[in-house]
Amino acid sequence: MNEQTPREIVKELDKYIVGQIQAKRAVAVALRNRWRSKRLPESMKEDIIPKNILMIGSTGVGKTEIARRLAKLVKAPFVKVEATKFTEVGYVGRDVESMVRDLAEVAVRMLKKERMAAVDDKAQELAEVRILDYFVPDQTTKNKNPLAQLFNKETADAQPDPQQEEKPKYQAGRDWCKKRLAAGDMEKEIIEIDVEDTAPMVGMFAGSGIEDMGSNIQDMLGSILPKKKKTRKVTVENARKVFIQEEAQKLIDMDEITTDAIQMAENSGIIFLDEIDKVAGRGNSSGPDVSREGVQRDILPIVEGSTVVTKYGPLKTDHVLFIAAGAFHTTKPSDLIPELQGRFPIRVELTALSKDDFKRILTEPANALLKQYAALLETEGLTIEFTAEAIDELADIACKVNEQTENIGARRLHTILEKLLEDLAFDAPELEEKHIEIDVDYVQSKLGHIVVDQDLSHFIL
Ligand SMILES: Nc1ncnc2c1ncn2[C@@H]1O[C@H](COP(=O)(O)OP(=O)(O)OP(=O)(O)O)[C@@H](O)[C@H]1O
Repeated sequence: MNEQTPREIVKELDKYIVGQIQAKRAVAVALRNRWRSKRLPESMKEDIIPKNILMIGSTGVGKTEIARRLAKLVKAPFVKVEATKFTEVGYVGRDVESMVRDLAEVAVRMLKKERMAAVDDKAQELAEVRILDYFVPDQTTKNKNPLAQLFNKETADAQPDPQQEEKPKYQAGRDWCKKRLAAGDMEKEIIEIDVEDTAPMVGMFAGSGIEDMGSNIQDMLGSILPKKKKTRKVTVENARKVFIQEEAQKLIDMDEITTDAIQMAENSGIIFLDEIDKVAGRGNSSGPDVSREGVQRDILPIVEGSTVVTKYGPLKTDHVLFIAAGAFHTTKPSDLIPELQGRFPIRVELTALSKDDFKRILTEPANALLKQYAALLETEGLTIEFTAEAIDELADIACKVNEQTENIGARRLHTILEKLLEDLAFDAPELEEKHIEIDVDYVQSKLGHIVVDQDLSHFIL
């Protein structure tokens, strides 16, 4: 369980997200509340309803980013789903539970990765032995049944094993091979290995229209049917990768992982429900409104706390943190059905981003956009540097284009930078110049004509 205080969490989030202090505080408190409720006596715990968050703000102002960063920070399994997905034809009334199954999937994958990393050293060692065995088989254990080995062990002290005499010869070969492998001299040599033959049934269920079914059945059958093997010729380098994977797989306990993962999803999982404003609406009218209310009614039990069957076992959603988000341009939170409103009592408004915010987003966060582009070009030996005036100009352009066309928030910075650096990205490998300063003139020369032409802006920026 995460021990960080709200203040510490906000401080961490500050490293990545500019402004939006209310939203950051809200998610930090929600997280801390889970920690607090765990410390209460059982009788009281039951009566405390976990409080979920509703984020209100236009597109591209950092709603998803805050939730995603939070999850990463506290190593919580995280899924993002669009509420509108469930209004599509044929979706109403079914499968809102898929978001919980996805959460289970993410949790299992996370834990598996973590546990595999923990046994990586051992797996590498074992993989190396398997490669060595391919070239110079270990003759001390080969072709002996365990009983014979046991017997030999007991009598070994009294009578020396006749094979002992031969040992040095092949052992010398093994040592030599080991050295060459360690030195990386054999990486390109071809060896034959057995690999699992996967994906025989994918086609069978394709186009069934029921997205999860095919893979579920395949998973089920996959664990019952024996795995087909086929022999492949690969380089030592690639064989090692396969062996490490296989050995790590043998070293971890998948049953334990699934049990722990379900528990982790239940206690710290975060589900981000985007575009909730698009399913707001009630009433008896026909058409989309009915399905909107339908979707809300489907979502409700999951948010209220229910048990969803996943392929890893039942998952209780009582303590999963739900963060709903939407722009609410044409609807209001009060257009949601009352039960759902009650489940999202924490409301935070995210502010529209100003020119100043854009400047900060470009430069301040860890791995800020300008740093990303500079690092990418640096791999070609090209360093770029933005003058303060150029950064100001870029932020200004982002604001203007957002006003003129559609306000897509900080996402505008991505499209603008992409256009700005388009030519440099193409030419970088051949450029004579190794350092380029990007000043206002450069920005103007690349973007000026597009910004003044609204039609062009619509298409290019
Ligand atoms: N306040 C911010 N600070 C830093 N980066 C931001 C901020 N707001 C947005 N961004 C960047 O803009 C991009 C889009 O942001 P995000 O995905 O959070 O949008 P959103 O508000 O969730 O919108 P939508 O509801 O359309 O998904 C991300 O790459 C994010 O890094």
